[in-house]
Amino acid sequence: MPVPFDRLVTVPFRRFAPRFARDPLNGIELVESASAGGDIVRLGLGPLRPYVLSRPEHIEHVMAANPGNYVREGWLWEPLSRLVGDTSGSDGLWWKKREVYQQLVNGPALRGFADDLAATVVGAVDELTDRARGGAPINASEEMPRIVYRAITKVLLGSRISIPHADRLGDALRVASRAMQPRLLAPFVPARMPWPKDREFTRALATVNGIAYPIVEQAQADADKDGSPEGTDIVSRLLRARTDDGQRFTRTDLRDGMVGLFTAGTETTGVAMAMVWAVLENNPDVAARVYDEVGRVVGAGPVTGAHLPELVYTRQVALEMLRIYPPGWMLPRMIKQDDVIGGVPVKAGGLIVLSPYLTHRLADVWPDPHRFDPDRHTPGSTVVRERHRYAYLSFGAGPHACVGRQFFLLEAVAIIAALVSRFRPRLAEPVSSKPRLGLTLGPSTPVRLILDPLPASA
Ligand code: HEM
Repeated sequence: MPVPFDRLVTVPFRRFAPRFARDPLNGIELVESASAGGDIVRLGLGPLRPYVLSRPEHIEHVMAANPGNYVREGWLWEPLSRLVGDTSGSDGLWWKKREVYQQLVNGPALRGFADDLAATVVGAVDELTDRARGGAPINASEEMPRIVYRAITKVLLGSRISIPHADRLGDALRVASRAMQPRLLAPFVPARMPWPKDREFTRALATVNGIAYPIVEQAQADADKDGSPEGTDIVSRLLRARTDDGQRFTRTDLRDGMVGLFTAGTETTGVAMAMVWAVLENNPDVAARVYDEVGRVVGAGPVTGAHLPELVYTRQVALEMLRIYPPGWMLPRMIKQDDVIGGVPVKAGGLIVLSPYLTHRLADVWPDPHRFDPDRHTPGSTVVRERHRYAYLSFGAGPHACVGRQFFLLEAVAIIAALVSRFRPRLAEPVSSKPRLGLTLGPSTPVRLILDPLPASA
């Protein structure tokens, strides 16, 4: 039954703002009930009064049919651009960077480094073994991001960064992302006005720059000495790239390109890989199928790149995880010119918020939406073929869609398989199924895991 789209529901400031400020999830749940299955919601949030969209038809309109009218400026993007440089794409440089990113983390290049990725993950899991000995719980909320930094650093930066520096860079990016949260909760506060955690953010930014600029400068110096850099890492690729009018990227562009890719690829993946263990514990039937698949494909291990494409069900688990808990739970866009979405007029200068979190909970799009069911993603199945193209929004859509989707799936499967081929992870204490919403969506409390060794690796 199609739902009528031409309705606008308004949630006033006094109802929304206090709940959102206290607990963003609580605010979003209010929107979920107000939107009653997909109406456009106008939020009372100070002068901004954003429109919240969740229906796939509306997402398609904004992200794919008319993306030039909905730009990445303002809320979220302003504080984020202090960390990663311009994200709007308005100066054209972003598109060149995106092209370079795609060459690095997609297609043939991706297949080329699957073995390296798997070996790095296995090495990082080995390090966990000592910490988990004798049943001591490990903090997956800290350890999973660390594994992710290692994997992404190895593949994206190769030998340009040492492991201790990669760990420090990852930690600083995490602190910077968390320090942005108060600004996200108060989008009407101008950037020039001091706000809580600004100092923490500035300190973390200084650490990021203290690591990133020397890497870029060294790469530039090597290139000046040896001509065009041969490396396949992100800095070498950006150094070789030329803009459409033949210009090289500046030192700042190179820094932004490297930090931007690292940021996009780590925070999202880190929280997802912490959350997955809570989800598996709460869904023992799913966990049993994952154990079975990993046992059949990988055996006692170690996991290699060749195993990863065969772990089809484990990949579906990763996709379903991101449906229920999409780390990028809101994607804001600024409206350039007046438009009409689903019969609702929207004004230039206004703010649109697309919410994968809400889209993934629409019952007519995702039947029984709260049920964790990886079979929703079975390749080639009728449900997948018949689903609206813009129903699954975890990786965004349109010209700014995530370039790291395939990379993430490879990495997530490698991490799950590396752990499950050696251990039966279980939670040291329960983790709420209600997530925490910040810059990304993640577990509301630290996920502490006990790693019971399987007999072969005991
Ligand atoms: C759980 C894993 C991930 C999730 C949920 C995720 C989600 C997203 C989303 C929703 C967007 C679109 C943002 C928008 O439309 O405004 C995006 C963009 C992006 N992602 Fe991911 N991502 C993930 C992993 C990765 C990884 C591993 C990489 C890199 C290796 C990566 C690199 C990027 C980049 C560079 C963009 C910007 C694309 C552009 O603006 O043109 N992501 N991601």
